[in-house]
Amino acid sequence: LPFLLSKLNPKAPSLPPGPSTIAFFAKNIIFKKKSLFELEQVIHDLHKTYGPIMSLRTPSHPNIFIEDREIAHQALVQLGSAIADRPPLKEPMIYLTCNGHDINTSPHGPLWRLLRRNLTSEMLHPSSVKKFAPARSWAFKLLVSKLNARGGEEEEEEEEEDRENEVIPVKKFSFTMFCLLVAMCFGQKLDEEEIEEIRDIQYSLLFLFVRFNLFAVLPRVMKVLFRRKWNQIVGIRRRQAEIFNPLIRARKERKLKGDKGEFLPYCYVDSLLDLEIPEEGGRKLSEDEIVNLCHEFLSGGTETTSAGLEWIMAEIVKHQEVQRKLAEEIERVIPANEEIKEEDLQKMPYLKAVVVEGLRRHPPAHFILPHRAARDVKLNNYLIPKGSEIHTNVVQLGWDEKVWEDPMEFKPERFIKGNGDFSDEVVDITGSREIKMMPFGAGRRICPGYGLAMLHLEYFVANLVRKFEWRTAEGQEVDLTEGFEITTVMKNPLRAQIFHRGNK
Ligand code: HEM
Repeated sequence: LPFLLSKLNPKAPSLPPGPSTIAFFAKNIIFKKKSLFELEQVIHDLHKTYGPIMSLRTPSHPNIFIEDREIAHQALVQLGSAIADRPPLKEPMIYLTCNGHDINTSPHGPLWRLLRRNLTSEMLHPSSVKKFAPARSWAFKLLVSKLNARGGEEEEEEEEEDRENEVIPVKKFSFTMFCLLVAMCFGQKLDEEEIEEIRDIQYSLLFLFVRFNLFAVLPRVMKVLFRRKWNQIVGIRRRQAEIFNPLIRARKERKLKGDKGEFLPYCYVDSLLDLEIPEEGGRKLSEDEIVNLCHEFLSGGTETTSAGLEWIMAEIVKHQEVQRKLAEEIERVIPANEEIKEEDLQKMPYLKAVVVEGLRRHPPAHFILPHRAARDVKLNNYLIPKGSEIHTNVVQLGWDEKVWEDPMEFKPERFIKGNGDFSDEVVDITGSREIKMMPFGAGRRICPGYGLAMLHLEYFVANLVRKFEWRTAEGQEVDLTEGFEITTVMKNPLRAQIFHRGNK
């Protein structure tokens, strides 16, 4: 209706301009079957014709694309709850998320607030995050043993890592990050085979999500056409529950017995077991809901952080002067032979600059998750009708030449003040004052794990640089070409030579 009214009254705000839907789908999806990654480039090119905010109508709703930091700030921060909803769920997501009983798919409302507050104020509260220090230390030791290993279980990689001191660390980064998150989730140090199985299930579900998202335009037809795939999803989720449920029950029993636990005294499952939903008569979460929330925790925090870590280490290998400065800073702050702990990281402004610059130059998510307009709103003088889906670009905002000098260069120094401190004036990574870059999104739906992600990135980068000297693999240049998996990754994974720094 608002759209029709805007057509009748020429003075009323109208939808942002955009290409013809039929031409767009025919050209890019029906005939060329472009991947999500290729579509991102198509959208970027279309912005050059239609401007920083454009629309593309699909039968059920208009899609709004934003590629401008001021408009993004208006939409995500200034308009508050108006654009903080998520698109309605379709199968198989309805089944998999227990009908939106998780943080990222639930509508902007009391349940979302409850689950999100539990993650940010209970689980990821600084006092809880401190309790996970043994898990971080264990995960780092595991990573070191994997980096040191030659020949053995990871055949594919090991075969390629035949030259002395050479490593292709990407899978080791992602496995380590996964082990750490599994420990934080279930409070236990599981053995590697068990973690591998959990990870395989997690990946299978994530890849199926991506495929189903692509075909979400006609969900009912797709559900019939892809019946076998749908059944496959149901089977995988069942297996996931078979593995997670005993871990959840073990935590419940431990709590009943008042057992403190040897490894971690607290974990995500503990916080979920305590939760009650006031809007549903104060009931507790069901086991399926807890399984789903654990799934979300593991998938939200693994591939994003490990992709970020690989990009940052790649830039460190490429820019040896950055590595030198970082190693000097670490040496100044921490006495030799001591492990770098969380509290030490705050004394390392250059480390923070390296991590933030890495996230600006290589944000693991090129778009934030789709938002939905909860009511009609005016955005940059255009009408955004209720129900529109808003897609905001992350990567182009961080590469904006109007904000960043030489945006494609990796220059951590841009965040360092004359006195050597990290400059919060250059960037507010949460985007609440203004958006200059937003690897974690901005506003109400900003990534609730951003503090943890920053901690993990700083912790692993600092410890990796302290433990090893990283150099380019012989006869190779670091190739920064992007590829797309669940996040934006290095198309040609980092290959580097590593040398122990003395006995530190
Ligand atoms: C470098 C690492 C990470 C990056 C780049 C990242 C990025 C993002 C982005 C761009 C969003 C979408 C925001 C929006 O839709 O407006 C998001 C949402 C989310 N992230 Fe992260 N994230 C990271 C790590 C984590 C971690 C460690 C966790 C949890 C342990 C996590 C959990 C979530 C959840 C639950 C949401 C949904 C929030 C909501 O809908 O309210 N993320 N993240």
